[in-house]
Amino acid sequence: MTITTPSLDGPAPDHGTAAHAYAEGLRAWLSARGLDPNSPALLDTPRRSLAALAEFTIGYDDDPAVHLARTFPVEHSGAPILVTGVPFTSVCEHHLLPFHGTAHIGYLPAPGAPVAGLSKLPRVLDVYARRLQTQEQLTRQVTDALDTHLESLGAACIIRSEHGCLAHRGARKPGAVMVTASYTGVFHTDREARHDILALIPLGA
Ligand SMILES: Nc1nc2c(ncn2[C@@H]2O[C@H](COP(=O)(O)OP(=O)(O)OP(=O)(O)O)[C@@H](O)[C@H]2O)c(=O)[nH]1
Ligand SMILES: [Zn+2]
Repeated sequence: MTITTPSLDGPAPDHGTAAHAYAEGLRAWLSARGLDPNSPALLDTPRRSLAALAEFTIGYDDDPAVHLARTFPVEHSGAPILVTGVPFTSVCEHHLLPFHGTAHIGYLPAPGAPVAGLSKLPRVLDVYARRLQTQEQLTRQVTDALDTHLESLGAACIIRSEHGCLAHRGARKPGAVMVTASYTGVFHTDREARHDILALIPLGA
């Protein structure tokens, strides 16, 4: 089989052309694997597979700035604001297999600064989770977005997740959990501030 690498200088293939090539490639692979791509069970599989990939990567069409533009003048205590246990699904960029878990996301608004709506932190998570990812990058992108778009003194994101590529193939370690953290601003520089925000996360979450 000849694999042609798209030229970096040439025009990007449009989605219709790429979708057709993907479907044809998958059909060819099914045939090579001894399966019948025209069987009723597999006929629609290339289309479904591509639709799933499109859904997994919809975050490239979204922007955290849009979600964090709407803020509210709330009197706050000067303590961090945190959403814990936010479920998410993402896709590892190495194998295109899902990883899923929970995130704890928080920030410390500057004194007198408006705050983001509660739902916006999970929305920012999804903007990045719905892209091809590594967990480290996802964790960092969430705190960077909060720093960039909110008047915050610091942000924190802790993610625990199970990777399909680790659980179901390769090393095959179902139940193994990857834990990543990103701390910016005061949570990066001040041990006590980091301790305070971590203390708000329920034990074992
Ligand atoms: N650091 C990090 N690694 C990841 C993440 N998702 C998947 N990986 C790892 O990416 C690596 C890719 O390694 P390769 O040796 O190129 O691929 P592979 O032969 O399929 O590796 P195995 O998974 O060990 O079979 C693997 O070790 C995965 O566990 C992630 O979010 N962060
Ligand atoms: Zn992977």
